[in-house]
Amino acid sequence: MDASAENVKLVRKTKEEKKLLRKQIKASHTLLKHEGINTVTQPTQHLVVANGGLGNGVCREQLLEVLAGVGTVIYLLMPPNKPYAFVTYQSSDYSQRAHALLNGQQLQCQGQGQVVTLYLSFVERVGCEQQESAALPPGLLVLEDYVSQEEEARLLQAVDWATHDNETVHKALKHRRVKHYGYEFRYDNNNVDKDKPLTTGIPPVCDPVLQRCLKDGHIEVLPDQLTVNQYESGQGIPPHIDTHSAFEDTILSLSLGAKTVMDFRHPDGRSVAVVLPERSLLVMKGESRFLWTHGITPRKFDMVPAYESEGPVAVTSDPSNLTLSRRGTRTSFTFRRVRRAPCDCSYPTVCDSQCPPAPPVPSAPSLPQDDGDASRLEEQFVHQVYEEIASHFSSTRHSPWPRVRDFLLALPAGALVADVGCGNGKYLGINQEVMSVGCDRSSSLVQICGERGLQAFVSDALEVPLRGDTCDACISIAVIHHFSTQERRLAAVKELVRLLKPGGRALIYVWAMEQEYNKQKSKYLKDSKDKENMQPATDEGEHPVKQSPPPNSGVTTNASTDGAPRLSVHTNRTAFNSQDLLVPWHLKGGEKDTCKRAGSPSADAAPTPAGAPVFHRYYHVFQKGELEALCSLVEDVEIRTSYHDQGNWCVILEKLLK
Ligand SMILES: O=C(O)CCC(=O)C(=O)O
Ligand SMILES: [Fe+2]
Ligand SMILES: [Zn+2]
Repeated sequence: MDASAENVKLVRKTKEEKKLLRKQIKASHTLLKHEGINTVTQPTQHLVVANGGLGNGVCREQLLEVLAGVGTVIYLLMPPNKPYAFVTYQSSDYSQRAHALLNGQQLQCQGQGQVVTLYLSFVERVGCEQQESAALPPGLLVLEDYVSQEEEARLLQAVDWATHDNETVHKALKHRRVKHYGYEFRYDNNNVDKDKPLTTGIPPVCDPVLQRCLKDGHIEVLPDQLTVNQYESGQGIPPHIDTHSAFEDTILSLSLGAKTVMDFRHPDGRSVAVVLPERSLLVMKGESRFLWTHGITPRKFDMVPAYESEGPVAVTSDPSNLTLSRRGTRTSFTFRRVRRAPCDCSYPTVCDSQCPPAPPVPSAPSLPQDDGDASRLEEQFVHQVYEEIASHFSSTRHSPWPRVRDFLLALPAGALVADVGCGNGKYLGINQEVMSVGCDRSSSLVQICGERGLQAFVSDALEVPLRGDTCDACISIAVIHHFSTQERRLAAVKELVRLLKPGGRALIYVWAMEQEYNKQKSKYLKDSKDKENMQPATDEGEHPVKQSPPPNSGVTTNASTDGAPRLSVHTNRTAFNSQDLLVPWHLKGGEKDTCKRAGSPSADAAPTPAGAPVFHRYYHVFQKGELEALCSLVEDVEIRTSYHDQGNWCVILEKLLK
């Protein structure tokens, strides 16, 4: 090799090293900014592994294998849902070796299938904020090994999936197979026909376990209804409260075939994930049965304790004991007793006996099954609605959000800014020193911008007719939550990033599932007298509507004519109990009756009992961490900061220099 070739090689290597170093420094800045984790240059025994967290879909076993390959690991901490892990090596020789060899190493995540790049930095100590230990919801019990393996096999064998009914229900529920005994649970009205018992009662093979429940005092009378649900890996059940008026207090559920994680959520936003081991019995009584929703998130991996622990099984935040576990096929046997008299529980806000349910919502859509469905749903339940409500909507949207304003004001003079989904243009004139251009899907809103002398054009956020790599900044305020599939939400983020110049920044706001955060209720939840509702895209600017949380539902979705679960209609100013929903927009006036909810789910503006037309907009409200996880799937971009602002999740992305 001649001298010049050697030189080229040297230069190239240095370049790569420099790039790696730059990325590693960026990763440690991000850790400091987001998580308050201080990295140090002086070698220690401890390393923080950016991108090697459970939140990136990395499994404990997988990461451990890589880390242990270079030296003896004493401790591996994987904080829940975080994009990093901490490792302590037996000596700093090992940790230095890991630092030298593993920085920039790629890992194919088992959890989400994507590839992550690990960046390691030294830290003085390991640790993370321990969340309060997750107590189970009051009234909830998980009893391990409640049935033997032989009993489990007998129970599973007794379900004859081949014959009879439920083809429609099966197809419709899509997320799982169901079979009912004793009484059919109807997903269209979330209730049972109490006068029409099925010819097949609870199979006798269940007798021994039910007798055991009686003897152990979990129930006082035998159940008369059984629902068998079968979930393949990746399937789930939406969060719901079993209809109070349909069933008595105690609900029993056996987990057979595989374990799962069930999520419980209190209306105030607290949530607890509970592991239901194979052959365990779940007992829901009292508060946990009446007030908390329960549901199973459709996914293929769950975050679970890595090592057997004593007793149940709330997925706590013990980061030395968390990993991902692949789901198998789980069959649950849920036993309930049909109620003969109205429910008189002490949770009237969620009790359909004490607070009558919403009127039927015949034209509510189902969650989309494919991209065509999704764009039709958005056309009817987003685009058409904004066209119709544009003028009223605009009259409720005048105050800029302080942190959005700050973002815009911090831009240098002459910067080019695109506001994708600009609505009535309230952010277009904030910074007079920059060149702002807006676009929106609604021509009525774009027209309003024009009338105000603002630059805007009609465009879909998935395909903005601007050249890529041109904008110094983009904003997307309360837009991406209107896309009805993960693929489309991802495409919307990618489109923003495409517009940015390298080094340019995008600010994204989406509505949060968590309307109560750090013990503070969002403005949306508070009964605000403000002229403008602070949530950027929500309802009731001038007509605050105070309503009780929605009456319970067997499943928070109703069923459409083909049986597919319908999206539920949200009750304004209450906590969300589902991520995909329709949010009513009252064109004029508001409802006073604390038990009444909005009537029509579609854009055809049926009047409410109070006479005001109601439109329904589709929303996907984001859970904590979801926006960051979405953005982490986009290439060439880094999350600069993320935060919760008045019931919204927010990120600032920066496009990387090439
Ligand atoms: O699968 C389970 O354990 C719960 C099923 C359930 O919640 C229901 O059918 O209402
Ligand atoms: Fe249930
Ligand atoms: Zn009740």
